Amino acid sequence: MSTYCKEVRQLGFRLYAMISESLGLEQDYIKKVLGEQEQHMAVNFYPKCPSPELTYGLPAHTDPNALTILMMDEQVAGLQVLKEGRWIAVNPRPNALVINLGDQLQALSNGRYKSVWHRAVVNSDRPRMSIASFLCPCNSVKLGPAEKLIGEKSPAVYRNYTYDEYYKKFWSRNLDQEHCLELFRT
Ligand SMILES: O=C(O)CCC(=O)C(=O)O
Ligand SMILES: [Fe+2]
Repeated sequence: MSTYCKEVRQLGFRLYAMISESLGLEQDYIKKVLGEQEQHMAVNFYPKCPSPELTYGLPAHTDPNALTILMMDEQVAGLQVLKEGRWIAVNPRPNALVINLGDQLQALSNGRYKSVWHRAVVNSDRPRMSIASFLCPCNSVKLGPAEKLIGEKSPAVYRNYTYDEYYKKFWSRNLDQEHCLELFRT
């Protein structure tokens, strides 16, 4: 377990470097700006459900953190993402991890990257498990769009805030309400 946590963290840092570059930022920009990172893990267990159409394993949400690395049950599907107004199943593949961009990368990229809406459905035949590793910014760092991505033609879409402020706001609402970042628009 501890090896997995360390490896996942390194994978996250490699992805940060690539995402930074893709935005025209210094390679170490995202890692630096997020500060001393916290890392949380959730082991989600979804029991089988006699009436799966009446409920969700997890209601629709975006992840409030920066990047989520998800290890999914290889036998049982359940994750869905919202694409162009439709829910699409993300079916498991052997030895594959699912990467979700969270709200902080949407904010940092000034909206160029989107934090995807996703949910988990249940089924009546089989229970399901997933293991989510959440890479989170340091609570006290100042977050918001990267300076370099703000200009006359692309004004800042979001204001600056601390992760502490964001996280409290995120959990003060229902998960499937409007995108939490909407509350941080300039
Ligand atoms: O179980 C899944 O596939 C999704 C889990 C998830 O979205 C989460 O833990 O935030
Ligand atoms: Fe999630």
